Amino acid sequence: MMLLDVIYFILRNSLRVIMRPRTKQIEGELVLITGSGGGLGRLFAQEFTKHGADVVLWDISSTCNEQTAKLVHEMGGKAHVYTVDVTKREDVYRNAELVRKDLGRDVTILVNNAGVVAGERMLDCPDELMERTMKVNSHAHFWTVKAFLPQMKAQNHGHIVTIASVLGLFSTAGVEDYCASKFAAVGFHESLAHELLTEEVQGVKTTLVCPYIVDTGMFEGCRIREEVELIFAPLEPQYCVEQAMNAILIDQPLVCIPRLTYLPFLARALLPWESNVVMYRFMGSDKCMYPFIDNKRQVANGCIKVE
Ligand SMILES: NC(=O)C1=CN([C@@H]2O[C@H](COP(=O)(O)OP(=O)(O)OC[C@H]3O[C@@H](n4cnc5c(N)ncnc54)[C@H](OP(=O)(O)O)[C@@H]3O)[C@@H](O)[C@H]2O)C=CC1
Ligand SMILES: CC1=C(/C=C/C(C)=C/C=C/C(C)=C/C=O)C(C)(C)CCC1
Repeated sequence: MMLLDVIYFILRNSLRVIMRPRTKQIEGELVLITGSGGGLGRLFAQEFTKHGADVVLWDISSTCNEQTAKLVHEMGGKAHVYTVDVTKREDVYRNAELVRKDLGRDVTILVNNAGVVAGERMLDCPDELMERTMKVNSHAHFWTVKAFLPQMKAQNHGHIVTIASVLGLFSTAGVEDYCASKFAAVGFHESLAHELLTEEVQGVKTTLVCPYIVDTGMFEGCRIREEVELIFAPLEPQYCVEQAMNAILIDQPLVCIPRLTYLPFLARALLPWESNVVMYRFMGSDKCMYPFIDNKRQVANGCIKVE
C-alpha cells in the first residue's frame, strides 16, 4: 500500500506540471508579509491584494513599507502597516498582539519573506553581520510562527509560507552566512510541516519557496559563466512571485523557481562531492559570488550609487 501511495504521488505531481489543479480562494484572508518594503515582499502584497486578501505589512523600514501600503491602497486593497524588527522576539510578540487587537481577527496566511545577506567573505565579515543574517533569515521564523500558528491550529485553518532560497538546498562560495541561514530556514520549515502532518492538523498548509537569483538588487553582481546564464538567467521579480503564488494557491509543499534548479539540488544529493565541484567550476558557479561581494563593497564605499 505504501509503495502504491508513493507511486500515486509521483504520478499526481508529474501530472500537476501539465494540468494545473484548482486554486483555492483566498478572498478575505488576512495575510501577514515580513520584509514587505522590499522587492519580493512588495510584489507579494500586490499579488495577495489582487486575489482579494487583506495584507498586514511588517518591515523594519517604515518608509519603504508605507510605499507598499500606498500601492495596495491604489489597487483598492486593505493594507495595515507595522514597523517591526523581526529579529527582536519581544517586538514580534507585541506587534502580533497589536495586529489582533487593531484588526479584531487572526492572521490566516503568514509569509516569512524578510531576508538579508552580509555580502562579505567569511573571514572579512564582522561577527555582527553574520549574526544578523542568522537572526533575520532563520531565527525570526521561530518567533513569527510561535506568534501566529496557535490561532491557525485552533481554527484548523491557515498557511505558513517560507521564502527560503535555492541556497538553502545547495550552496556556493562566499555566502556562508546566507547559506547557513537558508539551510536552517529549510530545516525549520520542513520539520514544522512534518509536525503539522503528524498531528493531523490538516487545515494548516505549508509552502517552501526556493528561488534562484531574482533581479531585486539583493544579489546585484552575482554572475555565472555567460553561456550557462542563457539557461540559468536571473529571474524577473514579478515572475518569481507569480510562480510562488501559484504554488501557494494549490497548497504545493515545495517550489523551486525555476524548475531547472531541482537538478543541482538532485546532483548535490546523488553525486560525489568532487563531481559537483567539477560542474561548479565548469558553470562558473564556484566564484559566482565574488563579483557580488566586490559590487557590495563598492556600493558601501560610495563608488557605485544605488537608487
Ligand atoms: N533577491 C534574490 O536574488 C533572492 C532573494 N531570496 C529571498 O527572498 C526574500 C526577499 O528578498 P528581496 O525582496 O530580494 O530582498 P529585499 O532586500 O528587497 O527585501 C527584504 C526586505 O526585508 C527587510 N528586512 C531586513 N531586515 C529586517 C528585519 N530585521 N525586520 C523586518 N524586515 C527586515 C528589508 O528592509 P531594509 O531594506 O530596510 O533592510 C527589506 O525591505 C529574502 O528572504 C531573500 O533571502 C531568495 C532567493 C533569491
Ligand atoms: C551553484 C550552482 C549554480 C548557481 C547558482 C547560483 C548562482 C545561485 C544563486 C542564488 C541566489 C543568489 C539565491 C538567493 O537567495 C547553477 C549554475 C544553477 C548550477 C550549478 C550549481
